[in-house]
Amino acid sequence: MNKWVRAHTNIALIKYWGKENEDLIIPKNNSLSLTLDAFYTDTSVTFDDALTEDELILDGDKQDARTLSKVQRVLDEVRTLAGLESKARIESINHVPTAAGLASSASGLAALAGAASQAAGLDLSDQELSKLARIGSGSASRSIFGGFAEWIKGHDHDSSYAVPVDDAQWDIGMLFIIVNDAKKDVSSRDGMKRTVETSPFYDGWLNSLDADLSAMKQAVSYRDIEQVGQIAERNALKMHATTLGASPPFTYWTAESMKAMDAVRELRKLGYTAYFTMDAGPNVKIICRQSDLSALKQELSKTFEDKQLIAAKPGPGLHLLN
Ligand SMILES: O=C(O)C[C@@](O)(CF)CCOP(=O)(O)OP(=O)(O)O
Repeated sequence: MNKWVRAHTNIALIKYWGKENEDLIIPKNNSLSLTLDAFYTDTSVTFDDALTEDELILDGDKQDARTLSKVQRVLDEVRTLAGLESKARIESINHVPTAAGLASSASGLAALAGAASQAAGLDLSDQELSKLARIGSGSASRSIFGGFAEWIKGHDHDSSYAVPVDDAQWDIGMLFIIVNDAKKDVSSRDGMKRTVETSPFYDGWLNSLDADLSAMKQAVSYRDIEQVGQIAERNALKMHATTLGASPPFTYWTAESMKAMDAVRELRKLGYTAYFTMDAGPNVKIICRQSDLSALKQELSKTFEDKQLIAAKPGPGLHLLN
């Protein structure tokens, strides 16, 4: 009976936005994230000689080949490491509020790395698990760890993996404002590729990252939530600015996103520590004190529906469920 593995999603405070190597998923820069408790994926894998192809059952529905390509990369690497030929059945359940429209590739590919290696009888270190998750999806490399994690960019497969930075057992939280816009987003993979290849703002973004990252690591070590928030918000704004210069230009921001960003600025005027970050979608994530989560939710419910507001606290790293 193969075991179920749980991995939680993470939100980058210093963004990964561009690859040095598309095939190995080696990034242009180091990134730093916070793993959260609210969103996670449970996955179980069975290698079975009777199967003629790999199959993924996600939330009860069999997935098509396109979704499978990220998964296939991880399974193939596990087969190589374990000397296996057989195909695998993957069962995966995403505990992400359906209305959220939140990409769960980070938790999904991290949970897959844990479940597939376990099913193949491999006993991988956290570093090996992080490398395995990375070839599925870059940000998944960070979900192996709880709390704050830094993805060291490296230069090849063996040198590009995440490391734990801080257990985040202090007064930090995140409040999601889910903006349900129908707009079809450019995937993070496609978005960063187009930006790296065509945006004149990309180099400016990249050149500012070393300073952002060292300032962020210092702020985390001092548990300085104001600094963590300020640095994260500025980093996110710079990242999103690069997309406007791409060819063709694009943005993940919608009118609802802007409304949410304005609401965060209003919270600051009320004296709260509240800063936003955004990823490859319209949702806005507020970095705040965990002790303010309910007060902020109450304040924001004057502008947004309750179901749009999801509170999250720091979450654990990859772990077995049974
Ligand atoms: O999470 C961050 O650092 C920032 C982003 O979320 C901003 F959108 C990018 C995540 O990219 P991912 O989905 O990991 O891409 P892949 O490696 O092409 O699969």
